[in-house]
Parts: sequence; structure tokens; C-alpha cells
Amino acid sequence: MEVKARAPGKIILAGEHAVVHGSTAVAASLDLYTYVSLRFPTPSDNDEFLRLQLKDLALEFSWPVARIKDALPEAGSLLSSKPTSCSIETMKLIAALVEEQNIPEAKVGLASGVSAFLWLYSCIHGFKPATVVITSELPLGSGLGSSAALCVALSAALLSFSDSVSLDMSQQGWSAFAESELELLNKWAFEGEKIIHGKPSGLDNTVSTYGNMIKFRSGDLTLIKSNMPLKMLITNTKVGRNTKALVAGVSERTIRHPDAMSLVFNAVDSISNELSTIIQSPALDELSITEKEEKIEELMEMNQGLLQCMGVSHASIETVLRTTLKYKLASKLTGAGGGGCVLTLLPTLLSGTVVDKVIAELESCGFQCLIAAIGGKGAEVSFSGSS
Ligand SMILES: Nc1ncnc2c1ncn2[C@@H]1O[C@H](COP(=O)(O)OP(=O)(O)O)[C@@H](O)[C@H]1O
Ligand SMILES: C[C@@](O)(CCOP(=O)(O)O)CC(=O)O
Ligand SMILES: [Mg+2]
Repeated sequence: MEVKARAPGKIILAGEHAVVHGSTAVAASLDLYTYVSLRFPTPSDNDEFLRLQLKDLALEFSWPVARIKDALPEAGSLLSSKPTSCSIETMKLIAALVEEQNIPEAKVGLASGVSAFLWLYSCIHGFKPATVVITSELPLGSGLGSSAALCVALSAALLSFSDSVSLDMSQQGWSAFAESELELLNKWAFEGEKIIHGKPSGLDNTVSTYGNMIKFRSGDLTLIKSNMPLKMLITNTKVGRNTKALVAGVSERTIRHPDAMSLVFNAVDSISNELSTIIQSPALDELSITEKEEKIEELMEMNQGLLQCMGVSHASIETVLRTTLKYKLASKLTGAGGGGCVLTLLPTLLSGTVVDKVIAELESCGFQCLIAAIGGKGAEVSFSGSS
């Protein structure tokens, strides 16, 4: 029997970084997924390895399970009872296990993802041999939440074969988790995100777990029901960056200028709250769709200005902003910034010709554009094969 889990990426409409410091953020899931399949060998396979295949990257890692048991003896004793944080000492032991795999220099950023895998796997399944295969439709390290999608899909696959979750394995196609199970897998995913991000807010793993559109503040989520069409152009600057370093940079700036930064975070909080009110307000309210879109555009520009104050914009992001402004379109970075992706609102009445022109101009700068559906499903699993 094999389980396949999938978890979506996300866009942050407002509130990235500030959410780490307690402000409200608004995010929506994307219809781009990370997939994790998990299979345990049968006794006749005589396989004593834990294998991790990163299919898109053509990389494969493996550890004899006895080696993992030697390195992380206490991990196996936790056995999925409760989501547990990886201590600094254990992190060093995991780093040694990852280093043994000689990840190519150009792909060294993957080490944190592989570490999160080892922690989640050994906590939930101890030292059992298995093969785990990962594929993703998301660009890695671009602000679309690939790290969270990885942690959520991993937790979903791992928990599906644990005593903590009871799913109907005979059901065909993708099935969703019960509410209490979603809560558990979101908590495990958060532990994985901590290994990748250092100090995550929990926003990304929460929207990847639950899907839809959410308002999030200090660990609390509220599902949002949008009452208007929201079409976003996503431009990937293809400038690589690392969320952990950018989040740490904002924290350092906050230590240097606590009063000013607290006002910046408060302003972002107001922007996110106003944005979620506009999105949810009834379609036949006094505000027409166009008026709502104009307000959202203004809020996006204000949020972008505050992200600049936090020091997370980038020359490539500024190029996207300037280019879209020529077509009177508003944009903001999404995710951690420093490169990565930029969102541009495409108003309902905007002609297809203008959309094509702006995309052509952005792509002529070497950027990559996509229009993805937002607010779709969260984590799901699908079983195949006989038990
Ligand atoms: N499919 C994947 N396979 C392996 N590692 C992954 C995968 N997706 C994400 N990661 C890990 O997450 C990191 C990117 O996370 P991050 O910097 O938070 O950017 P984002 O979450 O916006 O994509 C990668 O460098 C890698 O360590
Ligand atoms: C910057 C932040 O708000 C979002 C990071 O998103 P991403 O990893 O860049 O997709 C960090 C967080 O909320 O944990
Ligand atoms: Mg991330």
C-alpha cells in the first residue's frame, strides 16, 4: 500500500513579515501543489534503508535505518504522540546525517528541507525503512510557500500511516482529513517549518493545511469567504533568496528600531484587516467591484511601501513594480521578498490585450509570469495498491 499526499502553495495578499511579529496577515492557497508519496517495503524486499527521492531535482538520498537510530535515539521514542520541536542539539545530529549525503554545492539550500524530512519522519515513524518520493509544481525559494507545502504534505503522508489518524484507505481519489486531524498535521508541519525558517509565523503551513483564504494572527486562523473575483498575476523574478535570512534581517532591524518598527507592524495589521473586510463585504454592497478593486490596489501599494521599510524589497521587485505601474496596475511582493515573486491585481474590467502586453514586457525582463487560481483545497491524501 502506498499513500500519496498533496499540499498547496500560497500567496500572501497582505501582512508577510509583520505576521511574524504579531500582526494580522491575509493569505490564499494556490492550485500548485507539492506531492509526497510514502511506501514501506515488505519483509521480502529486505530493505533496511530510509530513502528520499527528490524527483524534480533528480536527487536521491538514503540512510541505513540503524544509522538514524544511532544518531537520533530519542526521536523514535516520540512516535507521533505529540508534535515536538527539534532541539538545537538534535538539529546538529540531523545536520551530520544530511552532510553525509553530499548535497551538490549549487543545491545546498535543500539541506534544511531534508533536515525537516528526517525530523518529521523519525518522530512519526521511528526507524522504519521506507521510500519517500517528493515532487512539486512550486518554484522553490520564491515566496510561494514551497517549504510549508513540503512540510504539510510530508506530515499528511506520514500521519496517514500512523495511529493518530483514521482514514478510509479504500476510498478512491483524493480524500480530505477530519478537522482534528488537520489540526494535528498543521502542528507537525509547523515543527518542520521551524527547521527551514527559524522563526515562522505559522501562516504558510496553516493556509497550506486548510486551503481557501485565511486571516491569520498569532496562531489563530479565520477562514475568509471572498465575495469578489480576485485575479492575481504572479511574477517570479527568479532571484533566489532564503526566507530564514530575510526573517532574521527584519528581526534585527526591529531590535535596532523598536518604536518605528512597531508602528510599521501596526500599520500592516490595519491594512490586512481592511483588506479582509473589503474581500468579504457583500457583492451588492454600496461599493461596486471596481471601487473595491481600487481600494485593494491602494492597500497593496501601502503594504509594499511598508515592506520596503522592513528592508525586504529588491531591485528586481522594483522593476516589476515600475513595469506594472506603466499599465496603471498595482503590485506588491509576496512571501519573504528579497527577490522571489510579486503579485499584481488584474482588475475585472482590464482587457485581455493589456494583460498580454504587461506579461510580454515582464517576460522580456527575464521574469516568469503565471495566473494561478487561488483559494482552492488544502492537504489531501490518496491511497493505492493492496495492503
Ligand atoms: N520539494 C522540495 N524538496 C526539497 N526541499 C524543499 C522542497 N520544497 C521546499 N523545500 C525546502 O524549502 C526551502 C525553500 O523555502 P523558503 O526559503 O521558505 O521559500 P518558499 O517557502 O517561499 O519556497 C528549500 O531551499 C528547501 O530547503
Ligand atoms: C515572511 C513570512 O511572513 C512568509 C514567508 O513565506 P515564504 O517562505 O517566502 O513563502 C514568514 C512567516 O510568516 O513565517
Ligand atoms: Mg517558506
